[in-house]
Amino acid sequence: MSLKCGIVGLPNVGKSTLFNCLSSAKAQAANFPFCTIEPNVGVITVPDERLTRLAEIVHPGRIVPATCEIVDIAGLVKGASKGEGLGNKFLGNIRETDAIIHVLRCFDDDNIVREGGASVNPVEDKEIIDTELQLKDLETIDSQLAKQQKTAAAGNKDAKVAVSVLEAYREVLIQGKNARTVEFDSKDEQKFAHDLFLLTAKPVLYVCNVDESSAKEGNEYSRKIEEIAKAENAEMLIIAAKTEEDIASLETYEDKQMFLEELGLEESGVNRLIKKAYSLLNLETFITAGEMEVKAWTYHKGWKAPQCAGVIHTDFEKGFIRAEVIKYNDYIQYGSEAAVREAGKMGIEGKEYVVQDGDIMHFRFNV
Ligand SMILES: Nc1ncnc2c1ncn2[C@@H]1O[C@H](COP(=O)(O)OP(=O)(O)OP(=O)(O)O)[C@@H](O)[C@H]1O
Ligand SMILES: [Mg+2]
Repeated sequence: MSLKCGIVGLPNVGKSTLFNCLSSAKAQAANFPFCTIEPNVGVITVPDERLTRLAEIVHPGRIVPATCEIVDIAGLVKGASKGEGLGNKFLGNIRETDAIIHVLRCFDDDNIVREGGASVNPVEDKEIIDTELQLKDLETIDSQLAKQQKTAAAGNKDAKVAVSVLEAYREVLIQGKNARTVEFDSKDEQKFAHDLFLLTAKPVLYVCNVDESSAKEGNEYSRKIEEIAKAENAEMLIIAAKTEEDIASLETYEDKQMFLEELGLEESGVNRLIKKAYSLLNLETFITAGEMEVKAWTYHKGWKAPQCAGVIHTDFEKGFIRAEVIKYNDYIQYGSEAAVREAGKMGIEGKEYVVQDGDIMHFRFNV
């Protein structure tokens, strides 16, 4: 299970710049609109210092962090859903992502043109993008609604579920609201809703791309977005993407930390973004630690031990007997698995155990 995020925004707002500091697969970022034509897909590793500290104890053959896939697409413009610009073609590329990263230009620079030539206005930018995504969703809905209505009228139960979902979505979308504002009670509705892969139903993280001097506190632009995000119950993050790109190009960890400190930041934008994306999607990490590898595994918050075992292998879930669980802090404190055992700190857990973030898991199973 790997997290997938799609980056959206108007042209020239810094999407590729952000992508570049996230990903090792470098996208071309430049000062002209539609610089990105083909979507860039990058795989980034999820930063987790717990892995490093465990590796110092276990000395494994390798460390395997969790990964996250990021898709950088062409800038969207007004009319994108109707085929204007280049973005429309690529909306499909973000259809199957788990979350949307919506980049907003919150920096002044006369040399970098804003789409349409007007002055910087992230609030308006956000509305333009929202509208295009909503129109695209309406298109998805309208391509199915009439047919489902017909089938439902003939008494088909599944089609009735489909119609109730499609109509509920349609109603909010034509009011200019996002599909994510709708919630469904029944499992059947939730399933059908999920499988529509509507763009505005995905969780969103707003990234305010600010100038270097606003990296810590944000600026007037980002404060406006902050208000809107709050009202929407959405998450937002302030990142000086251009500066972060410079930081990412530095060789050593120490140099990077020094640069961050100068900006008044404790953690790079990449780290903050990934952490936010994880919490946004209710994802957590459990760890397996052995001689061969120390490895991070992603699971959904609230999952029980057998389900988490299934992330590693379906046989682990099917033949689940029990899990031996060490809390991260105990592992570090006692310094070895044996010492943890001796201290009586290893948990022997059954099928009902709810796995916690950072748990070091060892599954017992038979096939
Ligand atoms: N925070 C920032 N401050 C100043 N300049 C920035 C900042 N972020 C990005 N830029 C600059 O803005 C320009 C556009 O950036 P970028 O190519 O990343 O945009 P984009 O959103 O990917 O555009 P497109 O949709 O055309 O692909 C680049 O010259 C980049 O260096
Ligand atoms: Mg780009």
